[in-house]
Amino acid sequence: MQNTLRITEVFYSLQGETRTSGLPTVFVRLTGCPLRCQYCDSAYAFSGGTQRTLDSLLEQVAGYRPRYVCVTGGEPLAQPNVIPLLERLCDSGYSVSLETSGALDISAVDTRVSRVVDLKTPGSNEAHRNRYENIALLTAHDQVKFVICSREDYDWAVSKLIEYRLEQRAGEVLFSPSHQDVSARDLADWVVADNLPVRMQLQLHKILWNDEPGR
Ligand SMILES: C[S@@+](CC[C@H](N)C(=O)[O-])C[C@H]1O[C@@H](n2cnc3c(N)ncnc32)[C@H](O)[C@@H]1O
Ligand SMILES: Nc1nc2[nH]cc(C(=O)O)c2c(=O)[nH]1
Ligand code: SF4
Ligand SMILES: [Mg+2]
Repeated sequence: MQNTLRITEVFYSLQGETRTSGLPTVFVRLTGCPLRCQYCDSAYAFSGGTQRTLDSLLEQVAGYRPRYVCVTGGEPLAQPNVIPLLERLCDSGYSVSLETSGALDISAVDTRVSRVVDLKTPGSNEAHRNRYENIALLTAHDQVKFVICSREDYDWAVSKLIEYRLEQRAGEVLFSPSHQDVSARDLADWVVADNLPVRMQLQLHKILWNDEPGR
């Protein structure tokens, strides 16, 4: 179908993650994902959803008069029409971010978009899907995220940080605890002990709203 996307939800909340954490943001959640991370908090977006035209989505987003728009999922890059959606959101003057698993090619994404590329850790059970070619495409406008499930995942993330000099390629390197798998306090202690050039982040929306849908 031309110029449509399968959408799970559009909602307005506080950005709970990344560099813009705490800023009022409109979220567009695309349906469907080829991965199955064991910790996924958005499994309700794997199926269902509604086929929407880009025009109707842009009109709904505009109704919130946002400064920030976050396109997430599911895996947004699994639907080719996300590329023109991102372009049109940027043309509308919003500050746009894209959350992606990093399993698919990010090269067609508008460079005005801040791409938040999650490098999947072994604890996700999907690390074999990482597309390492994406790393060379990152700029200071982009962000890399590790969702960490254990001390082993932490050590793995540190090894990738060093191997790819990620703090020199991306504007932010984010270390986030997998909500149910590792203590945030332990992760904080490890980052401080190693004096890493990364930003530890918690999912603000889970602290505030306990993972209610649409927040
Ligand atoms: C739901 S995913 C959607 C975008 C894309 N599929 C991805 O994985 O980046 C958005 C972000 O939430 C993170 N996430 C999902 N479940 C989580 C959990 N239980 N704890 C912490 N972060 C989680 C993902 O790792 C990803 O960085
Ligand atoms: N408030 C809020 N912030 C978010 N940042 C990224 C989210 C996501 O599910 O990708 C998310 C989400 O679901 N809610
Ligand atoms: S890639 Fe993202 S949406 Fe897909 S299963 Fe993993 S965390 Fe969930
Ligand atoms: Mg979420």
